[in-house]
Amino acid sequence: MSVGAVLAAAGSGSRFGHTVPKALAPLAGEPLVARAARALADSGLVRRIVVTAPAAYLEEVRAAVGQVSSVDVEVVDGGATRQASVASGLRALGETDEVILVHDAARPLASADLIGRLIAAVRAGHPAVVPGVPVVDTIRAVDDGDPPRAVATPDRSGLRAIQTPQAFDAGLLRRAHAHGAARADSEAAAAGDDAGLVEALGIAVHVVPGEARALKITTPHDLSVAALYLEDGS
Ligand SMILES: Nc1ccn([C@@H]2O[C@H](COP(=O)(O)OP(=O)(O)OP(=O)(O)O)[C@@H](O)[C@H]2O)c(=O)n1
Ligand SMILES: C[C@](O)(CO)[C@H](O)COP(=O)(O)O
Repeated sequence: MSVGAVLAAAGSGSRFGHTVPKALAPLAGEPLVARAARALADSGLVRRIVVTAPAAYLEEVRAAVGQVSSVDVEVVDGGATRQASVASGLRALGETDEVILVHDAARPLASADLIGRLIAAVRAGHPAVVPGVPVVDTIRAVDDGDPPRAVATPDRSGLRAIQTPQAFDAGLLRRAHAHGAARADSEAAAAGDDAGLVEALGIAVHVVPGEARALKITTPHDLSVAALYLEDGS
C-alpha cells in the first residue's frame, strides 16, 4: 500500500507572532516545515509529500524543504483555513496512494515510530487513525459570560489531546473533504482537523497513543520546549 502525505504549512502563526510564517521559524537552526517534512521522509514509509505554503512564501518554503531529497516533495498554495490547505494538498497529491498522512509543520518532532504505528493501524483495517495523549489538567466547559462560568466538568479519563500526523484510507479522506467542502473557507466553520471531517460522516476514528515530543508549536515558549527534546535526544 503506498503512502502519501500532506504537510500543512500555510498558516500565518498569529499566536506565534513571528515576522515570517511560523512554518519558516527555525528550531535549532532548521525551519519547522523542513523538520516536519524530514520526519515524514526519514520514516522510510512515505512515497511523496505535498507541502501547502502561504501564497506569498512559496519560494521560501521550497528552499526550506529542498534538502529533503529522499522522497518526492512538492510545494503548493495553501488556503484560508487549515481545512482548505489540506484540501489543496490532497488535489496535488493525486490518486496514487491508498493511505494518506496529514501532518502539521507546527509539529516538527513526531517520531518515525509514531508514523509507523499510524500507518500500520490503517493497514490493519482502521480507516481513520489519530494519535492522542491523556489530558493532565482538569478540563471544564464554560459558558460565554464575562467572566465565563463553568458549566460542566467532563471526566478527563475519557479525554485525549489529539495530535498529527493523522492517517487515513485515501478514499475516505477524500470523501470526508468533499462532504465538508462548504465549510472550508470560513475560520469559524472549518474543521479543526481531518478526523473531524471523518467523524462528520459518522465513521469512527481510531485513537492510538500519541507522544509528548509531537507537541504543537503554537507560541514561542513551545519552541523552547521542542529545543529541549532535541537536546535530550529523546
Ligand atoms: N490556512 C492555514 C492555517 C493553518 N495551516 C497549518 O496548519 C497547522 C496547524 O495550524 P496552527 O498551528 O494553528 O497554525 P497557524 O494557523 O499558523 O497559527 P495561528 O492560529 O496562531 O495563526 C500549521 O502547520 C499551519 O501552517 C495551514 O496549512 N493553512
Ligand atoms: C490538527 C491539530 O494539530 C490537531 O491537534 C489541531 O487541531 C490544529 O489546531 P490549530 O488551532 O490550527 O492550531
